[in-house]
Amino acid sequence: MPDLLLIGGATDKMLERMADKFTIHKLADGGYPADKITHVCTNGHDGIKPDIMASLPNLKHISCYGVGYDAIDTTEAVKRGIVVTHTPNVLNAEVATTAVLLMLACYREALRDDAYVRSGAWEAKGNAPLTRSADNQTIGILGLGRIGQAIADKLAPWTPTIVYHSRSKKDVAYKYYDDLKTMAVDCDVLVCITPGGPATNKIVNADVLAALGPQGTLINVARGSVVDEDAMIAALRSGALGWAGLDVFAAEPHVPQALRDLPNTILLPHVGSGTVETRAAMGALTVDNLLQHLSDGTVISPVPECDGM
Ligand SMILES: NC(=O)C1=CN([C@@H]2O[C@H](COP(=O)(O)OP(=O)(O)OC[C@H]3O[C@@H](n4cnc5c(N)ncnc54)[C@H](O)[C@@H]3O)[C@@H](O)[C@H]2O)C=CC1
Ligand SMILES: O=CC(=O)O
Repeated sequence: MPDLLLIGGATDKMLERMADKFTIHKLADGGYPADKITHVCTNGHDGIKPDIMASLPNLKHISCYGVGYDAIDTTEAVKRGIVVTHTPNVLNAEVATTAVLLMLACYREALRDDAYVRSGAWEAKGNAPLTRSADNQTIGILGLGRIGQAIADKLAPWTPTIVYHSRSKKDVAYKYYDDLKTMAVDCDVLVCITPGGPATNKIVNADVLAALGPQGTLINVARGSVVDEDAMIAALRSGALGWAGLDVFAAEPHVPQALRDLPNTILLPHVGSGTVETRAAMGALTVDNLLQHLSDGTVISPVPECDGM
């Protein structure tokens, strides 16, 4: 059987299906037969380190259990004729739910009020302070791609005005801004859902956060690298930015203590797609790509850089 290197975790179902066709070597277990590895299964967070990729001379396919692939060097992969696949679309609705959840939790102060009940403050002090309505807000989507559109769709019951900033104008009815800071001035909420990597590194900087303002809410379900984390902490501390709902961080799983101490944040441990149902769909596509590549050399969902290889 061909040899597969598993980087990071996989569900039992994925392991069962992969073990049927491959000899699996887990990176976490230590040594692997570098010359024999033809396939890698990894995830968007771990990707594949350059030294590991360089150590695999016969690598043909990297299957990523996730849609974001900024931790995989696709330029090097293409140069070496290695096809990279990922899991687009099957997680759109789930990640959109996470973004909406974070936004609503910020607006309605869900954690503060939960603590109010648990601590006995309700009984001792009376009714909790009022919160803000999430209805009729202007919501700027940074990165109106597959998930960005799903977020816009899922927000419809709150009757928002959706606007967006992406690399290019799209054929949609929402207002397009070619400048992120200008969009932030006009928004109540900024939702980040671009890919990570050099092109988006810290594009949400101190100026953009200041433009979003003291009544503004930042939602980041993209990558921690998209937001200048230090600038965000400073803005949340000073009140220059109102609230932040975050699923992703600059150096996961580390989350700065300063961020954990702030009352105006909701913090999730990168669980945008983390439900049993959605991970099952992502796992199925991850393994389907591997098995199809093994059987006829083609794949179902290549990353754009590898399309047509
Ligand atoms: N929090 C989580 O668990 C998850 C996070 N993600 C993140 O969401 C990202 C987006 O996923 P999809 O919607 O499937 O990708 P997509 O490729 O369909 O959409 C990305 C959008 O970002 C825009 N974009 C790219 N570079 C940009 C730039 N420099 N400035 C402005 N806009 C830019 C593109 O034009 C496109 O509209 C993933 O790459 C991943 O980083 C995805 C799934 C789960
Ligand atoms: O962050 C998760 C992904 O699928 O990308």
